[in-house]
Amino acid sequence: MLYDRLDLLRTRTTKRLAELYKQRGFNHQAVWEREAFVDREVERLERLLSVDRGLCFGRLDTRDHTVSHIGRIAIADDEYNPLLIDWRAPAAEPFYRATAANPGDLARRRHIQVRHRRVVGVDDEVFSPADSPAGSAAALHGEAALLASLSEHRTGRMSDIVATIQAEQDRIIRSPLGGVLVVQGGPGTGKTVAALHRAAYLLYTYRDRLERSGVLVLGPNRTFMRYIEQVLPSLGETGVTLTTVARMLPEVDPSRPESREAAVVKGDLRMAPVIAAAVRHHQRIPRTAIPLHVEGADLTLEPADVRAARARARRSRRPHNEARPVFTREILTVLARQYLERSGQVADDDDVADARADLRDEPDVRAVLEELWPVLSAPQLLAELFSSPKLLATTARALDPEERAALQHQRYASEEHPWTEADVPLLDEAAELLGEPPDEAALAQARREAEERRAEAEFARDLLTGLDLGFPVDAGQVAERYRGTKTTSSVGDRAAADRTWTYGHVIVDEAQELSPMAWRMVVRRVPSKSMTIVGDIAQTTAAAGARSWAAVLDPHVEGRWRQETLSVNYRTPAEVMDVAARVLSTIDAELEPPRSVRTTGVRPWALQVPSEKLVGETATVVSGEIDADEQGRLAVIAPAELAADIYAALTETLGSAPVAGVSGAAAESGDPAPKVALGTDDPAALDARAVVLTVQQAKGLEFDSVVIVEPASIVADSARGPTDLYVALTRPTQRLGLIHTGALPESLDGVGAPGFQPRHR
Ligand SMILES: Nc1ncnc2c1ncn2[C@@H]1O[C@H](COP(=O)(O)OP(=O)(O)OP(=O)(O)O)[C@@H](O)[C@H]1O
Repeated sequence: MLYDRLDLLRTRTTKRLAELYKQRGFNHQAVWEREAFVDREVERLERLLSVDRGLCFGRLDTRDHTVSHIGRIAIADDEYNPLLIDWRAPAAEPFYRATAANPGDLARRRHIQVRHRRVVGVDDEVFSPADSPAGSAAALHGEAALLASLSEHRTGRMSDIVATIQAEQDRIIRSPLGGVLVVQGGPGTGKTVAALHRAAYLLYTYRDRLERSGVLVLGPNRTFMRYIEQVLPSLGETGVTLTTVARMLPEVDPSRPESREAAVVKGDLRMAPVIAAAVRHHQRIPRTAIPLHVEGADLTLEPADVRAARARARRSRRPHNEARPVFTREILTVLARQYLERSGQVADDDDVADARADLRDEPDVRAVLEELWPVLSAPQLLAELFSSPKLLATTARALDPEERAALQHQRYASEEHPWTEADVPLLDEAAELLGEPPDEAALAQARREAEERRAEAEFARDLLTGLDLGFPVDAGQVAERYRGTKTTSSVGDRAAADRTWTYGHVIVDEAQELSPMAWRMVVRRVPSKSMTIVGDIAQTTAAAGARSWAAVLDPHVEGRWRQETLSVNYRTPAEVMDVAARVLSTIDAELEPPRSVRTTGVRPWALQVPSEKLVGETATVVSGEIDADEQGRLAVIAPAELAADIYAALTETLGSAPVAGVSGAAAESGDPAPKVALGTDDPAALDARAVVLTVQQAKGLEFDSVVIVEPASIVADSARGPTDLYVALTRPTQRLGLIHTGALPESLDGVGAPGFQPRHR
């Protein structure tokens, strides 16, 4: 019945849209109104089209025999009686929160499993007032549905968990919008997935406040963003901007590699005053008077005049480029007065203004102004700073000589990809202090408008293709008709293209990896300081990353952040987590590993091989693992220097031909998945049967099976000792193997040889 209603609503919405497109607006107001209707209907249609899978997944029966159904969206009949309650509505809360100890007025909670619009399973929890109050407060909700979903093969893309959200996750998802919420939790505790559901919840509950400003989700790398990108659309939310910290500047492609030392210095808060000093360095006072010969008159610019002009410009508190007109005007006034005096005129304000305008165009005057207060761009400022030891020595006194040396590059200006990821927050810091160059502001506006026009046309084209209206409508004309009224490109698109955009809420995933300078950049994007910060201090692998949440947040919101902790590991089975827990205790003996919700009966194994056979044996083992599990996805996590060789050997052993029958995005698109991929730049990284990754690349991802090569080298190469190994060990959902040549790290002693674990799940 619910699906019939869904289909009917889709048909009605499509028809209404078709009608709206046929209408012609006869004045601006009418066009605007129609566009607003179109926007609303398109959004509604997108939502109705995205919720087919698992439309309804829950039912609540109260003691007074009221029945309600919980699902992905709200659906009502023609008399507005609710048929389905949106999972985010307050009325749906008991579905996630009720416990045997605290059932409220619930008599029964039912989890419903649906496949292809058919109910394939139900799982009931009956609550009676006699339930023990201490009973099962920490028990799992909808255990059967939860365990079924956790044991499924990974598809290479994260799925939503709307049907099986657990109480501790629900508390995070529904936490109020304001302030900074930190979600600390071990690997696999659902931090990422809870944060994404929180984004959907906030957009639903605070739509008025968030619709215009938007929500930003930041993750560690582009592959990770691809891994999670389907979750919000599957919850009917498409207006969220997903990006990485490294890609926050629309025009910067930070693909240059970086030394660990340089990344640490660039991420340090001491860089903020260095950049401020570099900007101030370009607001110069001449040592001696500057003589100028202008239109037959000899003029002199005294250092004191320049100092006064600079003080005035600085007092304006505008960024450097935007304060330049103040400086210029002051200097030109000094010169104009001199000029009029020298030519014996008694000058009034109008004469001074005229003379100023004339002098502004004099090449010599322009050259002096450019010398004393040049228009600067952030890339220019940073390139100069990093390539001039002298400038670094004057601006970066707080850094020691080794740190300054780490910053220096000579080749910036000539390179196609001059920037590293750690440069991005510095470029942003510089851009903030410099402001828009006056004439570039107009250029930037023109660029934005051109981008909006392109997005409008694309949007209209997509819309018309999707609607199949049955009559010819030209996408360009649709876009043109709406132009000038309001843009049809989404808030997310516009926000992503604009460095100065500020968001209503920002979610930062793998937040422990951000450097202090990156935090400055992120916090600037959210003046309301409404943020959800998700991470695990025990998983910090970046050298410049966080050692405590207080250290990260106190500089920005001291004493004004709250923390929730997730304690249950949904990803990693107990057999694997036992091994990972031993490594965790070497990071910090005080740290508690998260509790796994399931066991698989499959023990992790370790295989020692001679060095010369390492690559070949890895290929053989991986090929065996893949054969054992026809549907599974596997990751080989290896030290960076071995990755390419392992990939080559695997390609040879497995063949590079694509394979059919793999689930996931590649299969859905009809394209067979490739067998092997290398690294996260490989477009097949998420779809291949096996992918070879470094620990950095594997962050936040998960695989059915993981083979770790040379764990001891992973520890030795890591900026944070055993942390990288801990991250690698916690990626599998089913099986874990270790291949090594020398001794294993002590914490892994006792992991048995392969051969005694079942090959099939
Ligand atoms: N309530 C739940 N129901 C079903 N699956 C869940 C639930 N919570 C988490 N999961 C699954 O557990 C896995 C781990 O979740 P997620 O990636 O969000 O963890 P994480 O805490 O971000 O891990 P890491 O710190 O290792 O990146 C995912 O496959 C997720 O879908």
